[in-house]
Amino acid sequence: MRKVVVVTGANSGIGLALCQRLLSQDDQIHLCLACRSMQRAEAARSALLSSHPSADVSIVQVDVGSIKSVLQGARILTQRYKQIDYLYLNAGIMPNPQVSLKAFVKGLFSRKVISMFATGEGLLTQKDSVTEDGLQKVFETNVFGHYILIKELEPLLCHNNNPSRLIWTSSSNARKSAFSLSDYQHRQGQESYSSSKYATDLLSVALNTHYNIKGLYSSVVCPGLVMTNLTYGILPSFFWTLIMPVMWLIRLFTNSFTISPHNGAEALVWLFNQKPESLDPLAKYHSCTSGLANSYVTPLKMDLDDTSSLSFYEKILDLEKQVRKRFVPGNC
Ligand SMILES: NC(=O)C1=CN([C@@H]2O[C@H](COP(=O)(O)OP(=O)(O)OC[C@H]3O[C@@H](n4cnc5c(N)ncnc54)[C@H](OP(=O)(O)O)[C@@H]3O)[C@@H](O)[C@H]2O)C=CC1
Ligand SMILES: CC(C)=CCC[C@@H](C)[C@H]1CC[C@H]2C3=C(CC[C@]12C)[C@@]1(C)CCC(=O)C[C@@H]1CC3
Repeated sequence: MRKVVVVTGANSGIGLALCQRLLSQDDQIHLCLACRSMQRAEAARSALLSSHPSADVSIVQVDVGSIKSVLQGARILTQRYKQIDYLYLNAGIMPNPQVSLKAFVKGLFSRKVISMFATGEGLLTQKDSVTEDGLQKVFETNVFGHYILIKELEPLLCHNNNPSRLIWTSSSNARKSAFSLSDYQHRQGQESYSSSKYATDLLSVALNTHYNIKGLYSSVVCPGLVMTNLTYGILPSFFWTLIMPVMWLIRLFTNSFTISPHNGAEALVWLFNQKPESLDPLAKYHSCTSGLANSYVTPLKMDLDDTSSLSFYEKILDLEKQVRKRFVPGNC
């Protein structure tokens, strides 16, 4: 039986590089690109097939920023497959990012300079908005839409005899101080991205607590700093091109400048090859690239505990109940 691998946000950046790498490693898998734009998904499928002509690649429309679309996409996946072996929860956004030049210059002359480059801590703010579902857009896209997708696909993911895997693209930008349980959607602040990635980490831990017994395992990854549409949205591409020599130099001091989507996907591919029972649910698996451009994976303990992850999970369950009331069959 072919292993079924579903990847959200598969049409560009890290998601697309992951698909290329998975097919290079094993062209017997069935790969399903879960994307919001069918046109961009078709283009990605063509690119994958041109480098792997015998590959088995399908597409499904899923906009993780819309509950209606997630429910429709999950329905199609449920009709199409009996089991999903790997679900990569990779789609993500950072809308309207602003870099604080003041914080950057201050950080350059502080002892935290290396960690500033590795995490972007304190440098970025975003302007979030509210979706048609009445949820914060960054939270719904990066976290909650994916959570609903998992719940809808539960029968395909929970098989004791053959464990299935959830692999989230989180970030080193996930930060406890940006997250608050009383405002877990981050309605109030301006660090919705950091908050959503911390929420991702909490959710992954809670999912392990609840689902390992049913044969479902969740892991989180940090791909490092990767040049993708997301980063080109932070600063224009000419800026990144200009400072590329500086970026290679910074690589001598931090292993988090993976830069290419191929390198950024390192930990996502590595996890594909690991036995889930051997993984640490409290670790984030970082894609790293050395000064000599060698890629490797480093697990680092996350700044969280079981109690906070379970408290967040209760909030998510409550929100799920509220949202589902609006989507009873016939209503959607
Ligand atoms: N680049 C970096 O340095 C880092 C990235 N990450 C994370 O990596 C992940 C991938 O991002 P990256 O490859 O960098 O950036 P890209 O913008 O290239 O990829 C993001 C992907 O997510 C998709 N997407 C966005 N919103 C939705 C939605 N509502 N429904 C379905 N798909 C959606 C995009 O589709 P579309 O083309 O239609 O917009 C695109 O395919 C994200 O979760 C990001 O937060 C984490 C750490 C660092
Ligand atoms: C000289 C130089 C490299 C300047 C760029 C400064 C900043 C714009 C970057 C420094 C660290 C970067 C970073 C990210 C965005 C750009 C920086 C703040 C991310 C937040 C992008 C998205 C993530 O998920 C994590 C990244 C961490 C590092």
